[in-house]
Amino acid sequence: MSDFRIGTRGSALATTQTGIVARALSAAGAGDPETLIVKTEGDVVTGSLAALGGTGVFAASLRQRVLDGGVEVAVHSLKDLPVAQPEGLSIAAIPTREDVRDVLVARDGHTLDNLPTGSVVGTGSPRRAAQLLAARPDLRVADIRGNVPTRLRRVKGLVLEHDDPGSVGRERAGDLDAVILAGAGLDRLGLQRFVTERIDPHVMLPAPGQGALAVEVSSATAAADSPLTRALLVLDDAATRWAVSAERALLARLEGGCAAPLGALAVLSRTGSLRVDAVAVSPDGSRSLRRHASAQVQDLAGALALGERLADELLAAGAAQLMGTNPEGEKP
Ligand SMILES: NCc1[nH]cc(CCC(=O)O)c1CC(=O)O
Repeated sequence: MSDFRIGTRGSALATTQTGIVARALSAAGAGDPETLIVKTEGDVVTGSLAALGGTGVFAASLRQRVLDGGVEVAVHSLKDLPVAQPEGLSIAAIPTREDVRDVLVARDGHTLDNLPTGSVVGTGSPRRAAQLLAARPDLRVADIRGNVPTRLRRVKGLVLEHDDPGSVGRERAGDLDAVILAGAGLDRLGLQRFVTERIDPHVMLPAPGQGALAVEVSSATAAADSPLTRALLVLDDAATRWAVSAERALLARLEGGCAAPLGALAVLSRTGSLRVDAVAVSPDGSRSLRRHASAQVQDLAGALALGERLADELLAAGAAQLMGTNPEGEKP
């Protein structure tokens, strides 16, 4: 008999992340986990679920299972969760964040500086595309989709040991010079050996919440005093929670979904000073606005306020127009 059930999406990254959290919760006294793979949204999403979804459509079915009691715990990549927290659910733990940086995986060991002119770099993220073109306007961007192994396989000459049965378009293997991915995902999957450069955040700011996991439970579970909730408290890292909360407060204020060309990174120093860096880029990378703000913060509210203040500075400088989103005007 297991002591708690933990739900995950079925991708390699999702099951790996869930395994990490399940083991950590056990080690912190939550007992034995049972892992349940929750089918993709297409299998279970109904009308009402769509309301949970939006940009978080991938998380929606997992969240539904927490709400209906099918699992006690769900593990998400924080950056994939919409900023609005659904009723009845609570992010009970945000474990210590890992590498926040985007990484380049390029053929022949290339880095951003020495990729040949005209090289084709794959990413599905407007944020990565815009910052890439800002740094290297001579490169070309290919819009790519799919899970991590599928995207890696697009790089010329790159050989993965195991085939990914769910992958699409194997005929397109090796058609790109490079791809950009989150370093944290590759690290967790044990695929670090393919990284040819960890891109400095001065060059490319990550997505709000990148590199952090969100461990979600129902509000009822969160309110109880149980071995599980005590373990969740152990797993939660306040410095990470404050940092990602500042980034997400900024994102919310700028009304940027995951599709906005917006990067943000907050870091809490040991002395309690929080520094937030953010960039809004025009989709073609030709214009960008970069700002930062720092403040001593005593609590989560202070972190949220700093993120909002920086968002207001960016908005005042024209960030919404630059990104092609305009909170006051028409939807893009
Ligand atoms: N959008 C997919 C996604 N969601 C979280 C990660 C990586 C792990 C993380 O950021 O914590 C990835 C893959 C990627 O961006 O390369």
